[in-house]
Amino acid sequence: MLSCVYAGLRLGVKAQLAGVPIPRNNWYRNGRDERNYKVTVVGAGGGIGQPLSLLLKQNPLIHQLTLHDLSKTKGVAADLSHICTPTQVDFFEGVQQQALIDALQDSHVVVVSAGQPRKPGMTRGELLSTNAAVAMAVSCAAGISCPQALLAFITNPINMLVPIAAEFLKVKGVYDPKRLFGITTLDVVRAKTFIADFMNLNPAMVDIPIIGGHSGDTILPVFSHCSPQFTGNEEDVERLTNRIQQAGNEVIEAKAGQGSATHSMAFASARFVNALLRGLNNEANVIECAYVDSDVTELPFFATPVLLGPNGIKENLGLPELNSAEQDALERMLPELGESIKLAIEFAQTVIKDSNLKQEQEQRKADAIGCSSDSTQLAQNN
Ligand SMILES: NC(=O)C1=CN([C@@H]2O[C@H](COP(=O)(O)OP(=O)(O)OC[C@H]3O[C@@H](n4cnc5c(N)ncnc54)[C@H](O)[C@@H]3O)[C@@H](O)[C@H]2O)C=CC1
Ligand SMILES: O=C([O-])CC(=O)C(=O)O
Repeated sequence: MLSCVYAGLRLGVKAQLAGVPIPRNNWYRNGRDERNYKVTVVGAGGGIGQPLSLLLKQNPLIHQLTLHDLSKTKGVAADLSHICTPTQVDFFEGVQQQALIDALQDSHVVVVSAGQPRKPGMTRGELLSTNAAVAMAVSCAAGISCPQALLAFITNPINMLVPIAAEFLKVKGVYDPKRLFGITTLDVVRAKTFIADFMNLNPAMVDIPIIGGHSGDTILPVFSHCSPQFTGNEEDVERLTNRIQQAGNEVIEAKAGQGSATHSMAFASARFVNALLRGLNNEANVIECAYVDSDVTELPFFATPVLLGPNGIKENLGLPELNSAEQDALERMLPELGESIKLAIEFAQTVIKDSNLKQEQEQRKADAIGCSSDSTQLAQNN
């Protein structure tokens, strides 16, 4: 530690002697002060959660990394806490909602990978019955512990869980459409990789917007906006589009019943969380594709490139101009995606109606207009 201090001071003196003014304590600021944010990973003991937490432990913007899962986070946290970066790690575990409420307390970003992955032959939609509970639990806990947090879902089915989370956040009275995200970055990461392979480039050089949602045909890579310009023909576009859309199955089949993509998703979600933090930090031009509350199509949720800022989404950059094949693909996907969103919202509203959450919402509305709880009850009875 002391040697670092001396090295920093020596560097400072050297730079000043060379006429380059560097602020006092610059080395310290770079090493510590930038770590301003608390990030909580829900599902941190899982296949994605563990490598994601490892990557986040190395993020210079995070001062507090909190791990939550039903079990296993004590061990993961002990393990990660030995890594020599300044990010502090703590953990919460257990099935009680209180453990989640405590974990989320004052988080700036909550990233959710809790829930079951697909097995071979399953669709993402088939995960709804098990994983909807995660969206509900996290949204309700966030409403209590960190209503201002940016909430980013990894858990499938993304196309449905994000609208479900929105419904529960609304009931809690804390829904801000600019702060809720479905992470579709893995589609972009895959597209960059497959296109770079085809064009013999470094994947870091490739960029391509991916719009729609996160399953099958709802994943639409916009090749006409690929940078650098895509050099293949129409058949190449069709083949690579199909590979990007089915890439989740490629991994599931290779893992033969042992889960779905984990390491690539950890990479993709760490990149997305970093983008959220850079936005919070007011960095300019932070743009990622994500599945968000949207009015760029007739559907209430849709993935497009979004500009990130200190309050989440600064601007939805909307649909890139599409060529006729892309426009056809968009029109083909809209009914499927629309149906998933509709089912998800109906599902959430049924759960809300059958629970005491509805009463809580009515009470909040009544409080807001100054009614007493007795009069609310009376109104409900009538
Ligand atoms: N958005 C995307 O691009 C991708 C999404 N996924 C999805 O991510 C999810 C997680 O995948 P894996 O990490 O491979 O699964 P996993 O089964 O390895 O880990 C899931 C973890 O969630 C925990 N968990 C379950 N219910 C919980 C709850 N209520 N509260 C806290 N923790 C809970 C489990 O204990 C487990 O540790 C799946 O739904 C999968 O389909 C996977 C890859 C890509
Ligand atoms: O395929 C799955 O179920 C996991 C996933 O979303 C992906 O790998 O894109």
